[in-house]
Amino acid sequence: MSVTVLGGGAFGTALAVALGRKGPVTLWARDVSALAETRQSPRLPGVTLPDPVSLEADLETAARHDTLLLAVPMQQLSSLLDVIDAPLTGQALVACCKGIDLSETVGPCALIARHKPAALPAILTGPSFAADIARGLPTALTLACGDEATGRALQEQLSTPVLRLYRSDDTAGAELGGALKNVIAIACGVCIGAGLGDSARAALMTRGFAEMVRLAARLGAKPETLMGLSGLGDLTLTCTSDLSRNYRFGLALGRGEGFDPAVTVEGAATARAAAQLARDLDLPLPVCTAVSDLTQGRLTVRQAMDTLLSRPLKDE
Ligand SMILES: NC(=O)C1=CN([C@@H]2O[C@H](COP(=O)(O)OP(=O)(O)OC[C@H]3O[C@@H](n4cnc5c(N)ncnc54)[C@H](O)[C@@H]3O)[C@@H](O)[C@H]2O)C=CC1
Ligand SMILES: O=C(CO)COP(=O)(O)O
Repeated sequence: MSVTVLGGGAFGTALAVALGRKGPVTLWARDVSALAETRQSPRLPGVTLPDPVSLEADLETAARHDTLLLAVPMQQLSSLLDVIDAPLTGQALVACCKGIDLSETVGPCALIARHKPAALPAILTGPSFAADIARGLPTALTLACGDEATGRALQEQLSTPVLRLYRSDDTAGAELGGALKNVIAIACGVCIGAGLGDSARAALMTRGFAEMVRLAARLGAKPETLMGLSGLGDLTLTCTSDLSRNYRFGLALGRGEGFDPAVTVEGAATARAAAQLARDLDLPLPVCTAVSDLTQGRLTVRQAMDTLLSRPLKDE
């Protein structure tokens, strides 16, 4: 089975580096000529692609491999799928992005199923910074696929001695965990940036996690999936580390500082999608809704805090 990574940003490059340590892998990127010159991605400075990583400039050629890892930001996934002419029949399309598509209000696996119905959708997600994976530090992720045989084959193909994949058949749970933790990480960044303290952050993580489980269960996911790497695991990492772009974006918001708009911050769009789902499903998601309002400038940090604290008291 052969594998191609589509997307030469931080995560795509890191995955190519990790898989390239075990065997041949192809990497396609829009700006492949820049990558070919330096064998480094500007999104992951200091990391050089090993020799077994072949760069491919032609998307249709790159997309002929058995397994395609889709490592572009969530809001770009549908356009990437649409520019590939081939139907990708029977090929495994592994989403490596975290979010909910804003225009279709679905996660990556459902988006793949809609745009490439003859392919086999899967998702690779969980607590992992691209820089850690690229350095070969030990990492554990969830590989979720609705097709059992494909899921088992992908687990073998994409695991390495230091990248350990746990298999699941709950694609909805895995993708919602990865998507929603980014929203809660923004909230936690705001909390710390605004000087509201570690206790408030713990409250946001816990109540945010309750929202993640609530929404995932309503959308047909297994609640126990959210207890795993793709949910609680990634929530813990992203809400507590300065290496997270979502957390740093929140920190800047909380401090009233600007943030580089070129940096990928998946949680902002996901917060808007989650707030939309909260309205559509009549489901209380107060933290996600507050992050949606904050990031769109509809609430100040003070107002967001007051909104959350003035909700009626309730049972845990
Ligand atoms: N960076 C990290 O530590 C991790 C990132 N992820 C996820 O990986 C996904 C990608 O993020 P990063 O690689 O970190 O972002 P990035 O900002 O480093 O890179 C994004 C790349 O996608 C490319 N791109 C954008 N639109 C495209 C399109 N339509 N067609 C082809 N290429 C396109 C850009 O040129 C850029 O190279 C996100 O959903 C993120 O949540 C997941 C785990 C870890
Ligand atoms: O998803 C990640 C870690 O698992 C990366 O987080 P950020 O996108 O916030 O940097």
